[in-house]
Amino acid sequence: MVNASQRLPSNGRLSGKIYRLLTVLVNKSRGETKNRLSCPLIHFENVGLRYGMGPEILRDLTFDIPKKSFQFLTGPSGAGKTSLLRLLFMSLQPTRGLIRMFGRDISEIPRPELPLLRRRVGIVFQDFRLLDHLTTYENVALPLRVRGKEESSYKTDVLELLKWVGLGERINVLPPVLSGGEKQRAAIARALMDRPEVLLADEPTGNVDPPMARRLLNLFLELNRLGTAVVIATHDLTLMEQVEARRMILSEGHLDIYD
Ligand SMILES: Nc1ncnc2c1ncn2[C@@H]1O[C@H](COP(=O)(O)OP(=O)(O)OP(=O)(O)O)[C@@H](O)[C@H]1O
Repeated sequence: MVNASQRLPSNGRLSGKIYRLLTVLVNKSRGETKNRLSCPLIHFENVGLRYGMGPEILRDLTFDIPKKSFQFLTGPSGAGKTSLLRLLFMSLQPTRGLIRMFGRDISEIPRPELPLLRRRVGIVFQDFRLLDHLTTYENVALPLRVRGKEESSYKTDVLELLKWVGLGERINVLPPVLSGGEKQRAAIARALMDRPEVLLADEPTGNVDPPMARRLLNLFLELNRLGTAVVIATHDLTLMEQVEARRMILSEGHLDIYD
């Protein structure tokens, strides 16, 4: 078992090129946060969530996501993992309680500012959310293009990352032609490209075979080792057994944390 705070064993090491790429991505975002207070990246206090008039599906959640932490979020189907990730991504507002993102109470953040804050959070949705009219390469490069970056400043990095997640031969293909596992890897590459301080991933290994799951886990671990906080929602016990990391377990609306 790998401790999330340790280096990977030699058989799981990333290649020099991908290591350099991750280092560059993380260092770029670190520069922006260097002077921030040492408060947790995310703080939840007595948070509750219900959809419409339905029952409360998340109750009294109080926890922190510390900087540079690595955690699995697990629990039975329907326990609320995706809903909790959506709260963490600020795409849902809690019904009650306090959420602080990067030190700011999200209920006080003007709506137009939310997209800027979301750029600091990378997310891999369960349904991938790739744009069907853009190629794999264009989908992964999109966050950088939206920021107005010159293609020459990122092209090599995007191609290298795509190669590393096994999509080197699929760069010019449109998402409808990709398999579920390929779409998932493209979605992961896109989330990493956005230089997140926190990475949220919903069942990121749900559609890939065990060797690719291990490879993706190594990518998340290395990104975390370089300073990104990682939250992986999963049912995959085999995946969780490979890393000695914090477990956040949702059950019947409540959250238990095992450090
Ligand atoms: N948009 C919605 N409107 C109403 N109810 C919802 C909505 N999204 C989720 N729910 C309900 O909230 C509960 C938690 O769902 P959620 O998808 O967060 O669980 P989950 O743990 O991610 O499930 P799974 O492991 O099956 O993906 C479920 O009872 C679900 O039916």
